[in-house]
Amino acid sequence: MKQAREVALDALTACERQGAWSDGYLKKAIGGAKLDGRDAALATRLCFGVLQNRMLLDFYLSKLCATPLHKLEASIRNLLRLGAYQLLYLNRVPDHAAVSEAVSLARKKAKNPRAAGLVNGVLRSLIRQREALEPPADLSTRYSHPQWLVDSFVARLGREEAEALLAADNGEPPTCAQVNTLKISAEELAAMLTAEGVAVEPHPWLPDCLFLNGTGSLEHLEAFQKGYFYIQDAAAHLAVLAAAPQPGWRVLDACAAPGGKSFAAAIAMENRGSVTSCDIHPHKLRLIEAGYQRLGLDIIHANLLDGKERKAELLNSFDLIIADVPCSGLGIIRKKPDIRYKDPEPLENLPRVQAAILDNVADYVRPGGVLLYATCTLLERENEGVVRAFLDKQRDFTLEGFQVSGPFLDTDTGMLTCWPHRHGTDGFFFAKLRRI
Ligand SMILES: C[S@@+](CC[C@H](N)C(=O)[O-])C[C@H]1O[C@@H](n2cnc3c(N)ncnc32)[C@H](O)[C@@H]1O
Repeated sequence: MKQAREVALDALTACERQGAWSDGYLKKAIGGAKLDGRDAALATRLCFGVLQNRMLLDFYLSKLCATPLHKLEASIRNLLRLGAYQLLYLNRVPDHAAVSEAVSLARKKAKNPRAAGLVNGVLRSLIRQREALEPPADLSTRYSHPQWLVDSFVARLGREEAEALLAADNGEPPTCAQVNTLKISAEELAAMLTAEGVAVEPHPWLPDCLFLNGTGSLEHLEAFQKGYFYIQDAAAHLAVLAAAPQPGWRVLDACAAPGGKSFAAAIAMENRGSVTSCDIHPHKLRLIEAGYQRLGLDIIHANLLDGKERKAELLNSFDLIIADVPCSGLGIIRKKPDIRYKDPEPLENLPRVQAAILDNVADYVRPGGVLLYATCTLLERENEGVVRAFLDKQRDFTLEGFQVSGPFLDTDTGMLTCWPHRHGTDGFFFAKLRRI
């Protein structure tokens, strides 16, 4: 049976070779290897830690390894990164354990019989030279973000603040539980989770939201099974609160899977009215269904729909349309650390897709109704750029300011960006538009 380090190594190699997503691959691999809670947490930390620091680790390793890293077998390259990450960042792992486990994995994984010796030599040199290592001055290598993304953050925030964002991107995101207030209060849920051994803290500024620690697998918690909460970042929840859905409203969530915004809307509506939760992928509708059934939100119905395709029967019929469009995801690097390494070229077409969905679903809003546009990215061209282009064309919509709890000063413009380094949230953007 595989141990934590081998699971992490296989996930890193799969990400590099097959373009797999680390979080999805890890979840399956952890289940397949039947790792217990502690080992599952170690495998995740090792895999995410390497991805968060991959460029920096390569910078150090390339000074110690005679063979260029790109010429090594993928599993050996990742084994060196895994070993170096433990030696440089994980105080709780003794040096000898990090090295000896890497060497025995090299024997198991490598085609080249000399690989184990190479791994042993490089990691031992790293231990000897660790104290003298100088981090590189350039932000891209230092924080392991590609140069194009660093340039975009620096252009927007300046070097100092961009550096704070890059550091926050490499932090560990909190597990953020939204309370299903139709079933339980935040205080009662906190007491129940504490009794189940979970460390619980109220969110600093979002009501009915709890930070959880030490949950193990959520599915095993009684409070989860009973539908007392669901997982959603504070910023994503805030977007729905800004739209202020009311009991009895007709809501269409155009890009809904796995369903977080629909759940937030149905809870705010006290489970009265209707929420039509659409997605273009049939298999994702199952996620929405499983979620609303668990939470007991029976005003939600899942529907297969392409948000770009015009449906005459939907025109002018909804009080609120949520357009949480597909995006580059560069606001959730904390949760998907490998997203930064994906090819940026296909991302350039996203504003066109986003605009096509927004333009189309806007016509489903009744006069006087609300259109909420949202993304989990921090690129202006997918955020303010799409909204401005939309407003240039659609003269019967206007941005509308809103009031939400939290440390936000600029909500009267109707557009808000939440930032990991400023607000402790995912990077998230939303705009509230009113149809005149
Ligand atoms: C950002 S995610 C939505 C997250 C969701 N709103 C939530 O809060 O849990 C975007 C979703 O849009 C779906 N999608 C992509 N293109 C679409 C289209 N043309 N029409 C409808 N859904 C689409 C994707 O399958 C994905 O589930």
